[in-house]
Amino acid sequence: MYLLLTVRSNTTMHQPGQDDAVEPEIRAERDYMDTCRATLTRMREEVQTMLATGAGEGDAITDKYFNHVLRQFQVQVIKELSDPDGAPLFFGRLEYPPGEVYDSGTDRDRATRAHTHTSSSDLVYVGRRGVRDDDGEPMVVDWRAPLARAFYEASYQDPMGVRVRRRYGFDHSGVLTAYEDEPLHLQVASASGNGLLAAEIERPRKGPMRDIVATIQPEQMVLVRAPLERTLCIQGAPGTGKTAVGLHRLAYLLYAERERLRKEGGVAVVGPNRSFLSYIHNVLPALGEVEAIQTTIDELTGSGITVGRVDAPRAARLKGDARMAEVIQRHLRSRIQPLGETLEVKYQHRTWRVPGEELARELDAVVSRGIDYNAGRELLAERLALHVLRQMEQSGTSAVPATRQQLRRHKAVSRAVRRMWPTVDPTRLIFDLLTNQAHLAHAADGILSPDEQQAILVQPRPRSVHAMTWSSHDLALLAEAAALIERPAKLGHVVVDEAQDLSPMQLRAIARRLAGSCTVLGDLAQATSPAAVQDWTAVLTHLDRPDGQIEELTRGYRLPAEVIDYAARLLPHIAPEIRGPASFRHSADALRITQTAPEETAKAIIATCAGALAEEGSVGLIAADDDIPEIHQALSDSGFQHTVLGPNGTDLDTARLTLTPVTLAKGLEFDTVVVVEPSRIAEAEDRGLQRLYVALTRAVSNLHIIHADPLPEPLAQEPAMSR
Ligand SMILES: Nc1ncnc2c1ncn2[C@@H]1O[C@H](COP(=O)(O)OP(=O)(O)OP(=O)(O)O)[C@@H](O)[C@H]1O
Repeated sequence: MYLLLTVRSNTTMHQPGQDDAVEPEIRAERDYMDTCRATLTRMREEVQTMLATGAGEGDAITDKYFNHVLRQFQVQVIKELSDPDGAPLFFGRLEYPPGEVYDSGTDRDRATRAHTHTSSSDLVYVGRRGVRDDDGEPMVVDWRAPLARAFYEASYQDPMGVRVRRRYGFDHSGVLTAYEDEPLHLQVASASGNGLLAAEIERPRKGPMRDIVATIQPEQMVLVRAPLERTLCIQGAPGTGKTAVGLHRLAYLLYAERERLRKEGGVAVVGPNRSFLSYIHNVLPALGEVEAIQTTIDELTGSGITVGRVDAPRAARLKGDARMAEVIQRHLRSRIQPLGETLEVKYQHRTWRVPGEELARELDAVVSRGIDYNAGRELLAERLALHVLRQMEQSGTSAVPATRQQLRRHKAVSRAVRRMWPTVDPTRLIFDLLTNQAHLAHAADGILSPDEQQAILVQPRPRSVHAMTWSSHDLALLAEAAALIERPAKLGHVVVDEAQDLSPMQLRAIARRLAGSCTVLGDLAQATSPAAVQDWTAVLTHLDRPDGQIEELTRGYRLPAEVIDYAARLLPHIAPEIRGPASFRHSADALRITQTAPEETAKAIIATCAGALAEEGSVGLIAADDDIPEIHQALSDSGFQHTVLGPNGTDLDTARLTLTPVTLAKGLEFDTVVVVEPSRIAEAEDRGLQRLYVALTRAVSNLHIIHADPLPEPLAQEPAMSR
């Protein structure tokens, strides 16, 4: 027996006077946790005091910049030293032979650091933050530090010098109640920490997603620690930890390359919608990282415009097609026109002339430079001014009457530039392209067929740009136009989640923002957008990162095997080349299917939700979007407190029961999931079976299906070969 699992899960033990029941080892570890927490608080308070009093700042005027940098640094340190809300300060420990990690030091040193430097071992505690004692010696090592590496990577085959790896278990309020030891030096294989991993995964959910630092698995850690230069594209079945890995990779990169990422414009996470971002928003702050921008793809492309319309599948496919980039480029170019007359610049009683052919030559020269539209405009003004200036210089007058700057601003030059190279607003440009048949035909000639042009033309034409309702794919066109006009700001690294749904045009919008690498996460079997690329190599090409590395995660952490097997019946119909994840958990009662009479459906939903709410954990009720109002009414009539998920994000902390329109279910998870009428989900859209696959793969513990209509065929049939 090589695993020692000691569980004391009674939270009342933490109360004063009742500690006697706690095993001495657990008590000692709790005491050490308290000491570390007190030290962290002291460290933070010291920096807060320095910041408040200006200690360390210089008085001289020349110290201004230094003081500013110092204050910024202090603010950053305070953030890093914040106490992760309710989360334990450490979650693991490595035990090495004495002297292996720390200098042997004096007897006094050993006495003051008695907990980590004992005569029989050196102990390294691993946690969410680094904590150091007054002498700068580590009390807890940040999970991203080199010293913490062995916690994730040491194995029986390669113990990396570690004698024993310890993992801790905690109760709901974060009190240390258990530990599990793996004696790696004995070189005997064992279940390697699966007890606490399973307990962590099955720990009932409440509110948003949590971090997984305590239990990141080796196949995930390799991806988390991939160097910044590497673009990763991670394909993985539902629940294999893609989102978790992407967010932890970002936290790791910020730790390892903070300054570089800051210089390159910061980092961002791009998700499919606000509900998803509400779900993941806590993970990075819990890891001490508050600098990442978290944005939806529509926010990234739409610069403040909200989506009010869903494109028909064909229009979505065409608008998402990379050919649209050329159409937009041509449409923008059509705004550039020769003046067709002579430019006359009157200056101090003389007139200087630039003939139409000369102007056309200048225009061609600027166009051929292929620079951003606005930069081209500036350059044209510059060249026209220079042209006039040369004439002045060659005219033989003793003093040239004007400078180039003055000529650039001259009324006649400005007017000519305005006519030849007018200012363009990207929103109006795309509005015009999508609503003016003649202009679309001109820009798309030879690129889109007349039939394709017809499919994207917005009819009837809205009265004005303000009356236009925009679709998500329109916003990607806006982003393309905006970037042609003026180069957008860059980002050092971007994590793109649920990337299987992005169109080529949306991927181009992300590519333009990338200064360096990115992390692309997704599952081709969950691609529901008609404009989705459906091939990771092509996704990387559109992202302009063709050398990105495609990786696959295959071990599923969310779903019990019984649920995976059931959902995987859809795979031959939606993504034959993809396998479901291999779950490491079984739960015989995880799947329940209830058939009702149509008039009994509401009653069945209420009864199922009541049963689920009687247990611990979150409950997600997922149905076709059109059915949500009716179910909402039924829940309200029965007095159920619940949250209805909306497109603009919802506070997932408020109610345990979340009524979820199926189009917003992607990326989410609940302890119990109730899916209502699978066939209505499957029939609601072209890729309805993919949507259903998403719905069926959200459950951590139980999946209940309620249906009156017949189940979609693949679900109704037993699979040819069950796994
Ligand atoms: N190493 C781990 N330790 C503990 N929990 C884990 C681990 N890996 C993943 N999980 C948990 O498994 C669940 C699924 O993870 P995640 O949402 O990242 O999966 P995903 O691959 O993005 O799924 P989907 O494709 O459905 O969006 C989450 O609750 C996550 O915290």
